[in-house]
Amino acid sequence: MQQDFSLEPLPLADAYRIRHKVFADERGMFKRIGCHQTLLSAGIDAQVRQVNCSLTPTKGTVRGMHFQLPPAAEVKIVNCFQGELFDVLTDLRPSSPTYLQWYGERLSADSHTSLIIPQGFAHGFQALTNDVLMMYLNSTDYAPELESGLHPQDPALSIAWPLPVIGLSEKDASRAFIADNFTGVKF
Ligand SMILES: Cc1cn([C@H]2C[C@H](O)[C@@H](COP(=O)(O)OP(=O)(O)O[C@H]3O[C@@H](C)C(=O)[C@@H](O)[C@H]3O)O2)c(=O)[nH]c1=O
Repeated sequence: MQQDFSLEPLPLADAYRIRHKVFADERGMFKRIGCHQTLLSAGIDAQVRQVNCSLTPTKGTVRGMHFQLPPAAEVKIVNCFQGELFDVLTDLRPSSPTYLQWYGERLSADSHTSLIIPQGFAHGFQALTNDVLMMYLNSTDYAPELESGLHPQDPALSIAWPLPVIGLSEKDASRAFIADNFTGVKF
């Protein structure tokens, strides 16, 4: 493992936290956000094809729970560059020991951590402050025809969002709840 980038397993199978080493000096700081070689040596193929960013002006707003279906399933490295958010991932792989479990933790501009969202996971977050800047490193191209999602307030998931949920997009608010015919994401 390279000294400026360490991986810590999350409670969901194959998901990790990246702890960034911060090089601080009189000018400010430097940190490595992604590292293909380090991730590959840990068995994670997350070569970046897209870099995305979102700004969420209002505290309490939820975006999610989103994923892309195979063959456009993606690994996402997510981190927060301004403000604070509660980041959530849900394992949708039926063969996984953590199928349909969710996990959440806070990310902020000061946490110097990112989360690795594996393929076959849904992802979302809630802004805990105003003006949250979120950045994504994505391993796959955007494929709107393979875009899918779960309702962030699906009772089958019971995600404990820290604040009352506000500001859902029309697309997110209209997602159906998980039903008996839900088969997860198969590869
Ligand atoms: C995700 C995405 C959206 N778009 C467009 C579609 C739409 O017109 C506009 C806003 O898209 P959305 O409403 O999907 O934005 P948003 O709800 O912020 O979507 C994001 O949510 C979080 C939780 C994620 O995990 C991300 O991967 C992404 O799905 O941007 C792209 O052009 N490329 C992209 O990669």
